[in-house]
Formats: sequence, C-alpha cells, structure tokens
Amino acid sequence: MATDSWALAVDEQEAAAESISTLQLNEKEDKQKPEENGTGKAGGDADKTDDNDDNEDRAAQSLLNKLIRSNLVNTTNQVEVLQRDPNSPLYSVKSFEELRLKPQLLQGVYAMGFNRPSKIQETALPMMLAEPPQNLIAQSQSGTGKTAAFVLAMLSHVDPANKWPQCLCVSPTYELALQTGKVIEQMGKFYPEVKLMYAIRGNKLERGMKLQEQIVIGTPGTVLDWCQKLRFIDPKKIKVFVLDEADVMIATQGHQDQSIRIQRMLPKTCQMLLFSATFEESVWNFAKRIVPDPNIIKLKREEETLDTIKQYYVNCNSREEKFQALCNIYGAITIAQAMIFCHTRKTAAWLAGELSKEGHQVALLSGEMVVEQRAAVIDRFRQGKEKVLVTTNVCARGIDVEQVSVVINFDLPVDKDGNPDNETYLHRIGRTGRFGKRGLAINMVDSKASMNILNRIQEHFNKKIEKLDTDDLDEIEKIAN
Ligand SMILES: Nc1ncnc2c1ncn2[C@@H]1O[C@H](COP(=O)(O)OP(=O)(O)OP(=O)(O)O)[C@@H](O)[C@H]1O
Repeated sequence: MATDSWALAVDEQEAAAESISTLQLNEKEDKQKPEENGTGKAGGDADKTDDNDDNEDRAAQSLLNKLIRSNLVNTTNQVEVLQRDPNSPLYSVKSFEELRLKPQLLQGVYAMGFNRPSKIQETALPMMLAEPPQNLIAQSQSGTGKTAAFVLAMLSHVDPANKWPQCLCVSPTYELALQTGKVIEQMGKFYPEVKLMYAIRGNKLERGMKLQEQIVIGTPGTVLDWCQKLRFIDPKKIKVFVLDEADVMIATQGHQDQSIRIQRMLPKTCQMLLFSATFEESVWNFAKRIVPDPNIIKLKREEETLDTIKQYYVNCNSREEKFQALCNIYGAITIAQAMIFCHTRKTAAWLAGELSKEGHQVALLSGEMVVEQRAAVIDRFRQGKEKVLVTTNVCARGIDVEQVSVVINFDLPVDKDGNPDNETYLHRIGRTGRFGKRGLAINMVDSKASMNILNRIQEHFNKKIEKLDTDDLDEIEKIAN
C-alpha cells in the first residue's frame, strides 16, 4: 500500500468529494465528512484533462486486495520482534499443532487449507495465545496472514458457555468488517457454539436488549454506540479487543477518536491487539494509544528492484502517436500480457477503446467501478482471460499482478505537484527477488516535461532507460530477446 503524501491527499479529496459513495463504502457508517480541502488535481504529462478524480481510498484498496487475493503472500524476510519483557522466552511455532488449539479450531484451520503458520503467524500466534494474555502491535503487508491470526486468537479465547460478548473487533468499514466476519465464520465452522454479531449501521436491535454472541465485529461508530449509548454490549466483560487495519482507520476522520473511546471503556486486563499493513508515524502514535505495554512484531515488505527489468522510452508528440507506437510494438513482438497505465480515466477509456478496435482483448480498470467490479476485472486478467489491462495510475496502486512481464507507462507516474512518483514507478515495474524473472518496461514520453520526468526517474534509480525507435521493427524485435 502506498504511503506517499499524494495518496493521502487524493484520499482526502475523494472523501471530500463524496465520490466514495460510488464505491459503496462507508454507506452504512455515519461517516463524518471532512471539510472540503481544495486539494488540487494531479498534474499529468501532456494529458491534462480534468477527469482525474478516480482517486482511490485506503479502505477500497484494502478491500480490493482482499477480494482478489487467493493466496498467502509469502516473504523470505525475517520478522522483527520487540518484546515488552525482553527476558521472557520468545516462542515461535512451525505447526498449528504446537499451539494446542481446541480440536474444533484446528479442524477449521485445516479445512481452510492452511498447512502451516505464515511467517507472521509463527510468532504472533504464540504471543496472542499466551497466558496471561499479551498485548500486540503487528505490522506486515497485506496478505501475510494477520486476519487469520487474530481470528484464531479470538476464537481461542472465547468461552462459548458464556452468553455475552467477549471479543470485540473493529474494522474501518462495513465491507471490511464483513470480510473479517467471513473468516471468523469459516474458521469457526466446527465450533458452532460460538456466535458472531455484526455491529454495523443498519443492524438495528431492540432497545434494552443484551447481546448473547461471544464475538462482535463492527465499525467504530456503531461499536461505540452499542457499548456506550445503547448498552447492548458490556465493555467490562470484553477479554480481547482487536483493532484491524489501523492505517486505514486513521485515514478516516472520526474513527481514531471513536476507537480510543471504545478502548477506554475496556477493562485493564483486556488483551489489546492492533494490526496494520503500514507503519508510518501517525499509525504508530495511534497504536501506542490503543495498546499499552505492547509486544511489537514487524515483517518487512520484500524489496523490489529494477535489476532484472529492461527499461525503454519512446519519443512521441501526442497521444495518437503514443498509440501508434504501442501498435508498432504489438506488431513486432509477442506480448503475453501487459498492463498499461494512463494518468486519467478518460485516456484509459480512450486507449482501451482504440486497442479493442485493433482486435486486442482489453480489460479496463476504472475508478468509477465499484470495488467488486474492479476485483472481477483483475481476477479475469489474472486468469488470462484478457491480455491487456488498461488502468489509471491511481486505480491500480498497490495491486500486484505478478505474471505480467510487460508494463507500459502510457503516461509516466507523477505526484500531485507534477514531480516523478518514483515509488509508484518502482512498484509498478520492479520485481521482488521471488518474482525475479525478466521484465520489460516501456515509457511513453510526449513532451519536454515528460522527458524531464523520465530523466529524473533515471537519475533516481541510477539505471539507464534506453531509447526505442518504434518505427524500426528490427529494433523492437531486439527488445524481446
Ligand atoms: N497459514 C496460512 N496458510 C495458508 N494460507 C493462509 C494462512 N494464513 C492466511 N492464509 C490465507 O492467505 C490470505 C491472506 O491472509 P489474511 O487475509 O489473513 O492476510 P492479512 O495480512 O490479514 O491481509 P490484509 O492486511 O489484507 O487483511 C487469505 O486468503 C488467507 O486465507
């Protein structure tokens, strides 16, 4: 997940513009709207249309990644552990059996197809299941098994004989809460005595009632209401409090305060667990307020490099010339699958249309689609049903489509001030050690300004980007070898 300031700026812009409603997120949460912040539009290459509003927000990004992910993201990086009590032994497990889980839960874990704990689970699970309970702040990239870990911890800690809420989990949005709820249901499949309740707006309960479900998952506003105003939950009886997606949480106004207010109502003995995909200072400051005396686990993201990538640029004068160059490349070499990035929705839609007319099977990923539609587009592309995926810079941020060996920057990535967005460039084109197969990146340059951007990207990475003459078929053929 990108943490650049531009991403945050566009998030705010998106929230302010209320175009978030098209993503159908937060609809059921009484989200406080931030003030209009007048964030400017991101400047493009030659392509300065005003439709660059398909800004992504963190919640949508996170949901999208969850919906399209079919596997664990494995990393070879070691976890970094900071223990509250450095003298206590640090346990790590290599199998689920070692955790001495209830048989119903072990059955649930195996039924989900998990053979062994993921890297972060190896250390986080023994810590979360220890007696007495230990508090934990854990950070690792999306897809590394955090959700599965805290779901297992919650299910292990409840006493099904007690008919009241014992575990409370807060998520930033209704949809993310539902996704986690599904994992609880799956993992607890063989443990039917444990019941789950969703504390989300729209779930109206009779006044005066007391919840009997042992696990409650919801959004901060509703959870707070249910604990404080409506008293459906007795917060003093909560044994485990989970705050998921802390980085997404703090990007939504109001959620941080609500979460802290919930936390203050819980008993001192309650186990506090906080998870985040990123760990910038704001997340860290928030985490420290939610989790007293924490153990801390961090798992670094695998570094991407440009070492195995052949990079080229093509000089053009207009978007039509860029399109022609693209056609020449397609005419000369066989491209199994390519991702093409544009700066605006309008360009992306235009390009997708032109490529279709040329007979290409094109998928278009656009900001106006709801998250589920976007997930479906990416999924089809991953399955190879389409050979070209055209998208905007913002829309595809943080999405990994590993098998793509050709990336075309129809417009170069720039931040909101028009400076090169090196992080996005690297993430889009770079490969981690594991996916170290050779790749090809082609950058379209169409103005002095974009040539300048390209030069700065070259300088930043200290890697030469070769010029490619797309009118010379022989030359293009060479790049494929
Ligand atoms: N031990 C495991 N073995 C195999 N698959 C696993 C294991 N743990 C989790 N998974 C699977 O890997 C995927 C990612 O796991 P999970 O959702 O828990 O990651 P996450 O770190 O919480 O991601 P996010 O930050 O997006 O919520 C899921 O499909 C999950 O079912």
